[in-house]
Amino acid sequence: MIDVTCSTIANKHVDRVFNFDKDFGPKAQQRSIYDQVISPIVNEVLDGFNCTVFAYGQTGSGKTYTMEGGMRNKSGDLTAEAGVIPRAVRQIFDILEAQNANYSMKVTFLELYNEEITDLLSPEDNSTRPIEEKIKKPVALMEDGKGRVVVRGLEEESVYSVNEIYTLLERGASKRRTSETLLNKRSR
Ligand SMILES: Nc1ncnc2c1ncn2[C@@H]1O[C@H](COP(=O)(O)OP(=O)(O)OP(=O)(O)O)[C@@H](O)[C@H]1O
Repeated sequence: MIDVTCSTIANKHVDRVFNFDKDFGPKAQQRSIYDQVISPIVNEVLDGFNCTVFAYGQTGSGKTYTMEGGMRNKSGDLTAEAGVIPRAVRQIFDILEAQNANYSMKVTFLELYNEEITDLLSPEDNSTRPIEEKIKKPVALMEDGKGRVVVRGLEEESVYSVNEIYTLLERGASKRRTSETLLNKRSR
């Protein structure tokens, strides 16, 4: 556990202490962050708990790199740069396969930007229908009556392998409105 103390914020004297469970230096590798922080959370998911991993920070601070990184190389293996998402996907499949478990898996992928939700897996409408007909109803964020937050109308894709998820992630990432991903930069 580390403590960070801020004594002044915007020229005002404050004494605020923020606690962190762990910290990593600038040379920390994707793998060590994953093994120490994320892997235990993924194990909890497979034990039936609801878990969330999110990155928070100012623009350009490395959220996308940490979460996505390089997804995979040509042979489908994780690279040293692979971030949280591809590693988590791999861990989930490895464990389910090792258990010979019967499972079904669905993936959703959305972007919340300027208070607007975009479904990153919605199929492209390449038809010649008029644009007014093509405009989809916005996806809505709501509570389900049990206090859980749901996003109604999101495209759900069934997946059966790690590579299928990577393909969906690549498809969805290319539709994001926020900064380009490493993946796109590299594929140029
Ligand atoms: N740990 C790291 N090692 C090497 N390069 C990094 C690292 N973290 C970030 N970068 C590089 O810094 C740049 C900005 O990072 P990134 O796009 O992940 O930031 P971001 O927080 O997602 O930004 P935004 O909020 O604008 O989307 C990218 O070119 C990324 O490759």
